[in-house]
Amino acid sequence: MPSHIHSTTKVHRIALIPGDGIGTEITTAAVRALRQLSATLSTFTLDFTQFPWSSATYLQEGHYMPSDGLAQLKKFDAIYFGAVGWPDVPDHISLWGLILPIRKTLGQYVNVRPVRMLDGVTSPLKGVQRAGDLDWVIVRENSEGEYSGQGGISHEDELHGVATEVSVFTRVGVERVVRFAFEVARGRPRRKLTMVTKSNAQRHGMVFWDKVFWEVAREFPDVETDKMLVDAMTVRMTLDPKSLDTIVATNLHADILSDLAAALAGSIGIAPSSNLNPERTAPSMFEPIHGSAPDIAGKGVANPVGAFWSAAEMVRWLGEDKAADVLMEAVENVTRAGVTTKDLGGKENTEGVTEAVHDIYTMASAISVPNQSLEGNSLPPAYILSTSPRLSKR
Ligand SMILES: NC(=O)C1=CN([C@@H]2O[C@H](COP(=O)(O)OP(=O)(O)OC[C@H]3O[C@@H](n4cnc5c(N)ncnc54)[C@H](O)[C@@H]3O)[C@@H](O)[C@H]2O)C=CC1
Ligand SMILES: CC(=O)C(=O)O
Ligand SMILES: [K+]
Ligand SMILES: [Mn+2]
Repeated sequence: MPSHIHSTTKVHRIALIPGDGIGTEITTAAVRALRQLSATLSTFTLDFTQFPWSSATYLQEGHYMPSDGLAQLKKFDAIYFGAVGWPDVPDHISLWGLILPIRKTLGQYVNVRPVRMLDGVTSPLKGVQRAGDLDWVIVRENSEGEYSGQGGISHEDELHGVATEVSVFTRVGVERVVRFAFEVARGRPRRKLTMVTKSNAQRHGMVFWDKVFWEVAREFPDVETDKMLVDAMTVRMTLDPKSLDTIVATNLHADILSDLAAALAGSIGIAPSSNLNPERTAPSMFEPIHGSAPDIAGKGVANPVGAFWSAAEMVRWLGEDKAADVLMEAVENVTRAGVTTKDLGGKENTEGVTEAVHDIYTMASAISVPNQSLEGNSLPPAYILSTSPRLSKR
């Protein structure tokens, strides 16, 4: 072994699934940023294995993943995912062929979606300018609810065709995500959790969801709680964003609210998502919240910020807190300097933003060396921010 490689350097094995459309573009950007990150810090290495599972694979071979695909993924420490879905395959086939089986089979029952105002980013909302004005963590139930897969279609081409899509709420399923959300809320300064529901119109599953929430709430007397019907929640998010902190919602509700949240914080292109297996019995999966964006795919203009933030969440989950902080510090210095893609009002492409993050790394390593001057750099000095909650590591 060469003497400069410390024998205890940790190696994290990462499965890469770029998928379709801009999923491949932002995964390339994220891998570049991650390689630069581990090279800058030299405290760990990332060993990437790429899987070509995509809609093109499906059209050629009849499947997204091979039959042992999930078994292959279980051997990794984490999964980095781009996006899946392309206009030549029905969207329910692509989702149920790749991402949903991974989430469900690998026990990734929570999907954590933080969103906040990054420095330099403009919100479409009046009065929302800095992190404190909009700083939320949406905890999405990721295994059941409206995406349980229960239901069916009968005699669909007949006049009396019928289809059902059954929402499933189990005590185990609700309790575990609610408890996780309380722990996230407890780990943040405001200790505040808002539960989203629709238990006025949906009188079984949602009423049960509420009941289990209030049961679990008794274990967390130090966390302030409130309840919002999902329709009114969209209004509160828009008109009173400061009043919210941690949010727990069902699979469908949080799917919708998190796209809205990202847009309110500047763009769908900035928001990350962590599909977590909290017990760590299988790898967790990290991806930006957005999809494959066929409308901009192939142009090299996708915003890579959500992909970088997801990469930061991944290394944090792997125990590399310093690396996560350094990466987010770099990203936020870049947004702060106005080096952004069109969706954020900037002029850069994916490559330009990725390059700018690379430049910050160079600066970040310079900062750690005493007496080295940063004068003459056009970008503002790096600073450390806590960009995401310390998720409970049980
Ligand atoms: N987790 C996943 O893999 C997801 C997959 N999908 C799939 O993606 C496909 C497209 O779905 P859409 O509804 O169009 O949602 P989308 O999130 O792909 O795109 C919605 C809009 O946001 C823009 N956008 C998204 N990401 C962006 C980025 N990084 N930078 C700049 N602009 C960005 C797109 O150009 C588009 O105008 C569908 O097949 C859908 O099923 C959708 C959401 C999540
Ligand atoms: C599929 C999708 O829209 C999501 O996971 O956010
Ligand atoms: K995605
Ligand atoms: Mn979504």
